[in-house]
Amino acid sequence: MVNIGIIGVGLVGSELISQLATYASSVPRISVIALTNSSKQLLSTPNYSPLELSTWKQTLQTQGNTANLSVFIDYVSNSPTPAIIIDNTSSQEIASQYPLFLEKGLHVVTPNKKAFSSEATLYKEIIEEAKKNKKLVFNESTVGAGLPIISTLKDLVRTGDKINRIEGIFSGTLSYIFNEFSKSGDDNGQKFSEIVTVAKNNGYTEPDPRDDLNGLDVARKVVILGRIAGMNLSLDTLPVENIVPEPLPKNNNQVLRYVGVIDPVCGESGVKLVSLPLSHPFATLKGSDNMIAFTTQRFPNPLIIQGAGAGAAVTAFGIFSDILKIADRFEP
Ligand SMILES: NC(=O)C1=CN([C@@H]2O[C@H](COP(=O)(O)OP(=O)(O)OC[C@H]3O[C@@H](n4cnc5c(N)ncnc54)[C@H](OP(=O)(O)O)[C@@H]3O)[C@@H](O)[C@H]2O)C=CC1
Ligand SMILES: N[C@@H](CC=O)C(=O)O
Ligand code: NA
Repeated sequence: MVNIGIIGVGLVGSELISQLATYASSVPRISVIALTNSSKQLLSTPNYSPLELSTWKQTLQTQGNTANLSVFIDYVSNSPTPAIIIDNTSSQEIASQYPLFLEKGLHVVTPNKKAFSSEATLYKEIIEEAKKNKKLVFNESTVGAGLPIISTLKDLVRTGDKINRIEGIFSGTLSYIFNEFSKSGDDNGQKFSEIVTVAKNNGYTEPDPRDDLNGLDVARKVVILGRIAGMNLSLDTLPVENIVPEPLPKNNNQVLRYVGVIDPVCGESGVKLVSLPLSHPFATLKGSDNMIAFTTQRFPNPLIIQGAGAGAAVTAFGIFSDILKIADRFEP
């Protein structure tokens, strides 16, 4: 049995709980024993019994105590069976505590990009603490939501492939916006602000959508992948182009796409707005789809992964599958 403590029960966290509740019978070895948002927390009683997931919202509201992260972490880390902290926030403060969580014997699963894309010292500390304490950290949903981007890259690197270039459409929000904007022709169609509102309502955007629109979210994903590929990328120095250049390039046979590039060979990593012919694979994307192409020594014709790269259901799927990867290690 693996016990789980969930920090963050917003859009993604609620969907994760709903998936865990729906598929609980097929994963009987996973128990949610604690959950918290920024104001209230719920620890199971009697100690380490499973929380009833079908009514968690009302229970948190009516029986939850004032949130206290150190009490929460102490409860989960004293679990008699292996325990995982799931960080479903976008908080830098929570991300900065992963080394402590690992030191306390917890495994970590998260869609929060902050720990893996901010200071290199935090990133290194997380890797070191995980190794030292023999604990696991999985963050598949930080890039391409549930699409198997991080696991694929780690497998390529661990098996000795040489990464020549990773190029992709990494933002579900911007993919949706560019698709809808070019569809409506932008003159008579929906306003930009209306399209952004739909992207937010569909659950594609960051808690603060400005992080999608200013390129920071894509830049974080480029840094995350670059570091896995062995590069020393940093948000402070990564070139990130504005999504709205002056003047906006217009050409009927071309579309605009916001492309992230990780380039260990020439060192030209960054985030760029490019105008592409309609025949280009990135130009064919629909909805909030991402497309990531890995060009390596073994895959001179790129290995390509495509599919929905944002939204609560696909993000929670990535978190759920990371949880199962840890739970599988403790199968009798
Ligand atoms: N939407 C998507 O498609 C994808 C999202 N992600 C990532 O998933 C994460 C969650 O996003 P989303 O669900 O939209 O965010 P929400 O804003 O909907 O939810 C965030 C949750 O975290 C809680 N929270 C925030 N700070 C703290 C804190 N210090 N202590 C305890 N709880 C806290 C919030 O509590 P309260 O409500 O009380 O403030 C809320 O419950 C983000 O990191 C995002 O980048 C990753 C891939 C795809
Ligand atoms: N806001 C992000 C969500 C996934 O990381 C996006 O639009 O891609
Ligand atoms: Na992913």
